[in-house]
Amino acid sequence: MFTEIIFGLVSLALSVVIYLKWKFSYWQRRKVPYLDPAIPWGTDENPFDPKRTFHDTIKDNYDELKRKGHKFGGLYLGTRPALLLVDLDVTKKIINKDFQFFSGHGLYVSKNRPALFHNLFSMDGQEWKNSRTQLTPTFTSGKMKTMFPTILNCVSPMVNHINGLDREGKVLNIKEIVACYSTDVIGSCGFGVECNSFEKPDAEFRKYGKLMLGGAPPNLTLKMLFHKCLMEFGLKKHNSIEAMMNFFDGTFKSIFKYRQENEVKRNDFVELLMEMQRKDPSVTVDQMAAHSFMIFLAGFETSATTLTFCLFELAFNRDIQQKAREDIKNVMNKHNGQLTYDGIMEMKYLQMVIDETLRKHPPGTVLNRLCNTDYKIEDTDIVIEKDTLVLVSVLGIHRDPELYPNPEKFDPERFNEENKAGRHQYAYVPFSEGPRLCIGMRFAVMQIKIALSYLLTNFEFTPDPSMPYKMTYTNSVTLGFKDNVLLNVKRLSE
Ligand code: HEM
Repeated sequence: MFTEIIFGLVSLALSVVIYLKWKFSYWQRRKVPYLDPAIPWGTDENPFDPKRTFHDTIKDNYDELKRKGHKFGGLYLGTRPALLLVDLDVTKKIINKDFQFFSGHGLYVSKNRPALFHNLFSMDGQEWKNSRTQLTPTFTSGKMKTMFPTILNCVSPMVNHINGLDREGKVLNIKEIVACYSTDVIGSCGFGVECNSFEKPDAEFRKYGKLMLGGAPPNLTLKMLFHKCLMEFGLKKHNSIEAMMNFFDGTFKSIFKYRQENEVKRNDFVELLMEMQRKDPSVTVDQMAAHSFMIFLAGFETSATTLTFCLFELAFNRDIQQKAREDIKNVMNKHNGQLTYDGIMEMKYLQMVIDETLRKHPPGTVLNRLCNTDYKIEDTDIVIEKDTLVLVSVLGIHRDPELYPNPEKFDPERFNEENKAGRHQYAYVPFSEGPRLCIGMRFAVMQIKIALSYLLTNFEFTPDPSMPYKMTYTNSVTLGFKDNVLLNVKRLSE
């Protein structure tokens, strides 16, 4: 009996090893260049003891494939094969020209999940196309312009708050301050709610924003997103996510009802979504609530971290900070001392500063696509099989020394017209490219420029001596610094 148990266990262990070896030979069998996997995590880090963040791992994978001269290469996220693209022409083809074969993000959403999960980001195929077509007119520059005054109303509380801290001689935790601003903006523009995050830091919008900023590690998240059973299991364990969904669903629906009954109009996304429904009555309130939740999900953290990274870099690069301040002042002088929508569009140097921030610290470090039909890569014999995950390392591209010499240096001049013209279009993809390009790009840039215009004309920022220039990133879904960003602030005279 004992011998039989031992024999059974050994056979089981052997079968597992043989199975894993077979699984991990996928790319070799397909004659695709690959990075060596380790059993059982593949090319991924051990999720229980990660030595690097997910962002850095994929960037290092990009660097290694490029060093070896490959245009793409096979990885294993756990046991799941994924193809990482390196060559920018191949990337362009997959993200844009041959988009019809790679239209989905490859996210799994169970039909039993709340309607809020079924949003633009998770949709694929015709469903995505219909929603994207419906939503696109909501994000035009004309529509963004109508929201400009709504965002302006969110800036004064931030400036007043910093003024108060300056008087008390306190060091600013800029991450927290811009997160409050970003919450106020997304609450006001996405849901028509005045959040007053500086006065009420424990209000629900801020609470869920914090949940997002400290989000689940990407290893877990990616596995939850791409593996059906883990998605089902993972979400059951995340009651706070369900609670967040219920909160946003309820908030949107009560505002929608109030506005309909009282014929209230306001310059925000709720009004734009209602306008969309008036044009196309087949749009349901559930769909509108899902779109509005997606605006929070996709827009809150990305904008807050970009502002944090930007102020961090400007504090360490005072000459660039001063040049950006002058650009803002010059444009405002041309517009009678006022900050206007047309004015912020004219701030060319500020735009270069934001571009360089998003190059060095892109909030979305990896783009993901699911191949929906067997696809032959041009000029090769290699076929990407249906259901294969395809990845683009935005961080890898943006820190590639061949594309950006001395990539750790913060240098907005990389984005002057001449330098931009000399680079491949896909060498800069913080908002992605092609049909799935970030729909909120204009809104994000407007919100960031408004905040920087007020902050830089009112204050001068310097790094607190306790804070190093080389910061580590956190292992959350979007890129963010692990530690607080501590800045000293000096009020500038009028
Ligand atoms: C600095 C801020 C932001 C950055 C860096 C950013 C970046 C991105 C990236 C990389 C994607 C993925 C595109 C792809 O898969 O090809 C994306 C998608 C998306 N973003 Fe943004 N984003 C930002 C702000 C916003 C804001 C403010 C909103 C909403 C108001 C927004 C809404 C969306 C939506 C809805 C999608 C999904 C689009 C689709 O699948 O069709 N984003 N964003």
